[in-house]
Amino acid sequence: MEGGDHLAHERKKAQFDVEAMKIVWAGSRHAFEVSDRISKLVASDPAFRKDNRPMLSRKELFKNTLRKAAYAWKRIIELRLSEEEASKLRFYVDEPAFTDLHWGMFLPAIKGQGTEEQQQKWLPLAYKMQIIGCYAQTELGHGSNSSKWWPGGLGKISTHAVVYARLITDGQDHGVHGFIVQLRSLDDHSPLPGITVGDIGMKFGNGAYNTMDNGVLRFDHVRIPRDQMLMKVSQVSREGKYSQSNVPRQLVYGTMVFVRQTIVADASCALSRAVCIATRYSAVRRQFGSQNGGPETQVIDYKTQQSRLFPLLASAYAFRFVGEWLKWLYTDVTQRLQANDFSTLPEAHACTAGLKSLTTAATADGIEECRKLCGGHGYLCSSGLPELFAVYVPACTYEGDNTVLLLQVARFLVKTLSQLGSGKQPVGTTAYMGQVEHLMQCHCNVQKAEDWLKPAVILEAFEARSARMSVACAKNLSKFTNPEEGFAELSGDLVEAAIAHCQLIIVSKFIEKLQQDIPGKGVKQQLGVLCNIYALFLLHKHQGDFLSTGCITPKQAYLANEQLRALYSQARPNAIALVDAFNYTDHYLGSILGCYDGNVYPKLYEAAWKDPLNDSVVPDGYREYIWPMLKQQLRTARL
Ligand SMILES: CCCCCCCCCCCCCCCCCCCCC/C=C/C(=O)SCCNC(=O)CCNC(=O)[C@H](O)C(C)(C)COP(=O)(O)OP(=O)(O)OC[C@H]1O[C@@H](n2cnc3c(N)ncnc32)[C@H](O)[C@@H]1OP(=O)(O)O
Ligand SMILES: Cc1cc2nc3c(=O)[nH]c(=O)nc-3n(C[C@H](O)[C@H](O)[C@H](O)COP(=O)(O)OP(=O)(O)OC[C@H]3O[C@@H](n4cnc5c(N)ncnc54)[C@H](O)[C@@H]3O)c2cc1C
Repeated sequence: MEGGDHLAHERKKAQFDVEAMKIVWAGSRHAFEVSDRISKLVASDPAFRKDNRPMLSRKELFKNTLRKAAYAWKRIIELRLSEEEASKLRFYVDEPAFTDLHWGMFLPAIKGQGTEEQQQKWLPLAYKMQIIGCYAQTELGHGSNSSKWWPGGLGKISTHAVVYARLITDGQDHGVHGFIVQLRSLDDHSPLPGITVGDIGMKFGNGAYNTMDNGVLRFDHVRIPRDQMLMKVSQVSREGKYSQSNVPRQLVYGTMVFVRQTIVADASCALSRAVCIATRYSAVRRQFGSQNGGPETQVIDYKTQQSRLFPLLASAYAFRFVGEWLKWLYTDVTQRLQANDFSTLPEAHACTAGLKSLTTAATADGIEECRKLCGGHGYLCSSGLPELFAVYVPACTYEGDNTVLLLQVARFLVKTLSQLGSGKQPVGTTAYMGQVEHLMQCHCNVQKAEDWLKPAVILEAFEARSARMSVACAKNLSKFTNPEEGFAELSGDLVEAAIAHCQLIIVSKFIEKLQQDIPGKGVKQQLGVLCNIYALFLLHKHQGDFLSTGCITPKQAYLANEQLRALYSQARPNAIALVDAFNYTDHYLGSILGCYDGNVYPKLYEAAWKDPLNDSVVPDGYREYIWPMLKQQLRTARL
């Protein structure tokens, strides 16, 4: 079959209104319209071509990124795009660049930690891109006193950085503070005196994150003007006297709360992209299973394929909704901070840290699983999956190593439990800890497989598992005379308790989403199926936790798995429509296997001939190396 829509028969199977689902995925009709318009704008502009990235040398790749960034900025100004539209443009350009750190970290750091006066001075320059900034926190070695190493945009482009360094006055160390530091001349871009700066070198994968100039930075007797210390949290007077405002010191880390929240939203994008590719290809691909000479089986109909693919599809939706909620939480905490209410900052920190950890880990693993789900073709760059994996996988490390972040969540949980004794009622995502006595002894009320479809049953099982794991950790910790020693010794268990808590948050936010009014024929039902797949897949995967804490019985675990299989069958006819609802253009997907029309094989065949290696029939190097070898063999054979 040539041309046409090879997936049309699949699209006809959908039992829900795909257009309505697109609105739910986007968040609102307005968000959908912006996203749809900007995605088409980018896809139709040859300046944003990206299929050649894996072939380019580092220098060509980097120069190309600079060209795209400058062109994108020009278009943003010409078209008078709003911030929302510009962010979408960046998203669909789909190429990490120094601009991410400028807009995503440098500007937010000044907004969050600068005084009014400092904001008035620096923000207009940064908004007009008259200065370009990065965020320099991480060190080559350890201790905020060696060389900065890793900051994106630092290596070759940034003129300024927010640098995190120890503040020492009168011989007293006041800990880490943020400083705005000019790095390069605004005239000829050369490093200022005392500053050594450069790129740290090639990173994992071709193309991928190598569009970014992650950098190294050293200072030698560099003087930073006093008023370039970010002074919202603490100040140094002209006389060198150190003082602190009436705000928590943790605000110094506020930029990370903001960025981690955006990373959670981004996880749903990266995972949904991989899932879209794998789902479409699984419907196109036929392999074995032919009966009576009929067509072979679509691989999407194999239960094993479904049990690997559909939980990822469900996770993409789950991460989307928890990301939406996290954005709300962040907005709420920001408004409170402005009114000097700091009470929800620890929860916002724990939620952003924990959810960043969980969603990036699942997404990185999920992209790799999607590659395997596409068989051999998934390994071709033209599948889009190798580059997506290479560009995504550092999300498990940047903005905080995922294990380090889970330990932050564990500290928060242990602290929450310890405060129960003093009568402090937990709120927000830890409110369930208030019912800890009930959760420690409740029994799951599942007798038949369908009982697992009740939201209250699922929630109670997840709450009980999380509470019991945290309480067990707290009890074990109390046996140590030195709490820090105990925390280190039990860190493995603490990480698992933190994971259980964060999974509960994602499940509960999906369930809350379903309690809202969701218009469109069949949309809510499909989301219900996905929500149950997500929850029961987690329960099945972590059944060891649920069983060992006595939250469910072996029989109930068996019934959960039985229900999960039934849910896969319900999702099957809707699978293609559920990925169509992401509304991704072929340009954004960047994948032959995932193209909308499913016309995979002719496109793969055509693409192969475009590889530079096929420019000539006899490759470069043949005459030099292979021909003499063949001649030699021939001579030896004749002897
Ligand atoms: C094409 C061009 C188009 C043009 C564009 C147009 C515009 C379009 C806009 C585009 C926008 C793009 C947006 C893109 C987004 C950005 C992309 C990001 C890319 C990724 C870049 C990566 C950056 C980085 O990695 S930066 C470095 C981050 N580093 C870390 O995360 C380190 C991890 N470690 C920690 O977090 C530690 O906790 C640390 C170092 C902060 C502190 O350690 P500590 O001193 O040992 O203290 P600790 O005991 O842990 O904690 C003490 C205390 O503080 C609390 N705490 C800790 N952290 C926080 C926090 N973040 N917030 C609040 N509170 C915090 C902790 O709980 C303790 O509290 P108590 O227990 O109560 O004392
Ligand atoms: C692509 C990329 C972009 C980046 N961009 C920036 C940027 O723009 N600005 C910036 O400042 N930084 C940036 N970083 C740095 C990033 O934030 C750090 O790499 C990250 O925070 C992890 O720190 P680390 O590299 O020191 O790892 P380490 O802390 O050395 O971690 C190594 C291992 O030790 C374990 N470990 C560490 N501490 C503990 C602990 N307390 N308990 C148990 N286990 C522990 C970790 O789990 C990990 O397995 C970037 C990194 C990457 C990969």
